[in-house]
Parts: sequence; structure tokens; C-alpha cells
Amino acid sequence: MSFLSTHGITKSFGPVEVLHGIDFTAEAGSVVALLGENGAGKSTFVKILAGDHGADGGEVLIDGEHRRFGSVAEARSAGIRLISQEIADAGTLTVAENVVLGAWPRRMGVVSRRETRRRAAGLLDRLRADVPLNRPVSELRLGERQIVEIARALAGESRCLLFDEPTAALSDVEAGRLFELIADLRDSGVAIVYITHRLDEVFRIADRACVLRDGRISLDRPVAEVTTADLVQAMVGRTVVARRFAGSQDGPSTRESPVLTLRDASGDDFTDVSLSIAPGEVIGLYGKVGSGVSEVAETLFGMRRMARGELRLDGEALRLRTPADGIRAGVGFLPSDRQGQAVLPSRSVAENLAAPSWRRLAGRGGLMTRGREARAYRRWHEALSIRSRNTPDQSIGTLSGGNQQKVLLARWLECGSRVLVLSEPTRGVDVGARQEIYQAIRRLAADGTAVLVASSDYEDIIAVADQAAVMVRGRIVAVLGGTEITTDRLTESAGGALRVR
Ligand SMILES: Nc1ncnc2c1ncn2[C@@H]1O[C@H](COP(=O)(O)OP(=O)(O)OP(=O)(O)O)[C@@H](O)[C@H]1O
Repeated sequence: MSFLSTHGITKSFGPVEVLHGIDFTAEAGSVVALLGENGAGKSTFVKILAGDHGADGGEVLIDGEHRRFGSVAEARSAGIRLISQEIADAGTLTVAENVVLGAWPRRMGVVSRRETRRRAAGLLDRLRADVPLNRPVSELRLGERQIVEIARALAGESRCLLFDEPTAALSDVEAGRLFELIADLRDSGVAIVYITHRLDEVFRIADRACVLRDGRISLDRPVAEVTTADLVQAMVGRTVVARRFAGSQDGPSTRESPVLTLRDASGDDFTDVSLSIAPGEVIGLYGKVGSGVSEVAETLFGMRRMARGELRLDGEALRLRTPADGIRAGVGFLPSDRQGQAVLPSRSVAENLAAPSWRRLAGRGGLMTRGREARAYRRWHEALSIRSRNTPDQSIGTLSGGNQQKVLLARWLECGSRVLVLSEPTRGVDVGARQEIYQAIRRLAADGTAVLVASSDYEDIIAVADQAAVMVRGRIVAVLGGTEITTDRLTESAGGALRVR
């Protein structure tokens, strides 16, 4: 018998019905992958299972008995836990404190620090994670914070774990350890529901694949019986062919003089990095999580200080101390940590989109009108197929994760920056939307923008880069051009062995 099953679950937000009657099962000792386009309803569905949202209709059965969870605590007491996309840690508390958050170990009524550390170490050990127990979580990188979240969910007896895109920010090694943990949990009888946009993960860890399309189940089959093409077809209703959008296979034939030049730069986690970007060019900076790629990107926007080296814009030396310096210099930046560093959570979609273009949109009178913001919103809503209620006033927090990412990208597309630095531009984005984002990046380059795509996803680099630099442990180890930019060359170089040029 299945541990958990649902029949006819429906859910609306205001007038919009998001789930149209979901029949679903999760078996004990089995992993089911839950897939679907951005906005299909995956997070909403698992939040209902975890007691975070109430369903409007339908029923949830646990061990064959009807249950209705009024809160997260109630779902937890039934052994169901959600590891959400949104990290909910307490930045100033330490790693150990965050792992035991909400379940403080006490001795004679007083929180025991020793016991806190001991328990946290035990839980992190299950993930073979190497995160310092005493460090405040605000100092960790996003992937490490994700690991702390997972460790917290392992406290207590779980019968069903719901993972919502857990590997989006993890390194390959960290993801590998998580997969081992998931296999162990499965073997010990836990039911696992696993949401991902990375289809290779489905074949690696899941027993069953379940696809949500527009709030309905469009496929539910054993993984052994499906192909990647079946999953994509069920998700987007068509086949999606990964292709290269780069200007020409051999890169641009004539190169204008660079608008941005970085020479022998060293800073947080990178050393002696040199690169240049000309107008109309897309440079890919590729490396695994932790290779220094995102640190270089952040430095180009003024989010990190450069310790040594030289940054020039239009030939003029530049010192960026803060992101405000970056914006003033005409650099646009999409950070990899969407929630922490980019989303203005209490603002509308239109306000989020227009934020850095405010001055330009407001015009000479300095008066920003909702109409101007709304027009900016409409321009990108269609071009990037942003899935929202089609009103610029919708709060950004009510968009699905992948659609928030598209709004943030549109922010910089609208801004018309001369230099655009995009860190992990397709993180959390579905297979179809990826292609739209790649097209948008190339369109931007065609209009003369100089673009740097910093990514740990080689598909991003292959799809859009005219030239690619590969980083390993903070240094550029290979530079590839045009037709040299292939999966094999990129992954081989990022492994650290090969040195080209
Ligand atoms: N609190 C809310 N208020 C209004 N609409 C919401 C709310 N939460 C989600 N939605 C809407 O419900 C739909 C489904 O969102 P959901 O987050 O479940 O999608 P998802 O499949 O998890 O997408 P992604 O892959 O991008 O994370 C979206 O259109 C979203 O805008």
C-alpha cells in the first residue's frame, strides 16, 4: 500500500486555479520525481502535502486514512517534511543552531550548546557535509545553506521527505552525497518526492516519474519505461532541441575593441583572471560550483572587492566598491542567489522589473508612473513567456521560482546596460524556458551589449557563448572558441587536467 496518496486535489489562488484535480501516490521505500514547467504547480502541490497550503478540494490519505493538515506541524507529526526552494535559515545564528532550529536540545530547561553541536554534527555527517558548525550561516555560500536546510529536515522521524529542487545550488560532489543519502533513506523505507528541472537526475535516483502540466498529471510511469524525450514532451507538449544560439560557429569574425577588460585580477576565491568582452559578444565563464566563477561575476558588479589587478571599462580604469558603483558604470548583474540578493520580496512584478531602470523610465520630469512600469512589464512578459496572472501589480513572491528568475533577467534586459553579467541565468528554469532565455541573451548581444555568462551549467555556455573560459580552483585553465565549445571539451577542462592555449 502506498504511504501517501491524493485524489482530486484542487487549489486556486484568487480566480486562478493552479491544480485541477491531482491523483498522486508516494510509496514507502521509493523515489518519485515530480517534473513540470515553471509555474506548472509542483511547489504548490508539495506545500499542500506538507501542510503549508490548504487544498480547496480533494483528499489526502496517509496509510489509507483521510488526513487534512492544518499546519506544517501537523504534517510533521505524520512524518512528512518539505525541504523547500526558499531557504528559511536564521542568518546570524550558527550552522549548528540552524540545524536544530525549532527543536532546541535542552538540559534542565536551558538550551545546551554542547548537545546542539553534537546533534548538528550527527545530522550533517549523514550528508558527509563539511560545513563549519560555528560559522554564522550568512557567511556560507548558497549551496552550503541548502545543505544546512536538508540536515535540519533529517532531525526527527520522517516517513516522507519532499525535496523541492534541492540540487540547484549544490556542487557535483555535494549533489552526489545527497543522492547517496536519498538512496539510504529509500532503503530504510522512507517515501521520497523529488522535484527537479535536471532530467539526468531523474534517471539517476528516481523509481517513478510524474509530470505536472498546467496543474494536471500528464505522465506517471516507472522511470525504466520512459526516455528524456517522453518527459520533455509531457512537460511542454513538444520536443525541445538543445541548440547553439551563438553568433557564428567560429565566433565573431571581426571583433570590436573590448568594452570591459579584466587583467590579472585576484580576489575572493580567484587568482590572476584575465578576460575581455567586446560589444555584441557573449563570453562564457564556466566552472563547477566553488571554482570561483560566481566570485569573478560578483566582482565585476562591485559586490566583492578586487584585491589585485585591473578592471577597465571603455579603456578607463575603474574601481568598483559597491553594486551602486557597478550600476553607475553601466554594468547589469543577475546574481546566482535570486532570493537573497535580487528579489525585492514585498514589491510587485513590475516594480521588481523596473527597479534599476527607474531613472530612465521616469524620464525628464523624474516622475515614475505605474503606466511606465506596466509597459516595461508587458514588453518582457510575452518575450520571455513569464507565467503570472498577467497583471503588473502581482506580488513577485506569488510567482513560481523559475518565473521570478525570468523577471530578474528581464530587469536587466529592460535596463539596457552596456555590459551585462549573468550568473547562473537558467538556475531553476525549465527546459523550454531555457531556450527563450538563450534567445534573449543573443538578441541582446545582437543589439551591441557585451555579455558575460558565468555558469556551472555547460548547456548555458554551449548555447550562447562565442568564447568560453574554463575555471578550476580560482584560475582560468582553458580558453575555447567557437566550435571548440563542446560538452566534452568543457567538462574535460573543468576536471582540471587539460590546458588549452
Ligand atoms: N501565494 C500565491 N499567490 C498567488 N499565486 C501563486 C501563489 N503561489 C503560487 N502561485 C501561482 O501558482 C502557479 C504555480 O506555482 P508553483 O510555484 O507551484 O510552480 P512550480 O511548478 O513549482 O514552478 P517552478 O518550477 O518555477 O518552481 C504559478 O502560476 C504561481 O504564480
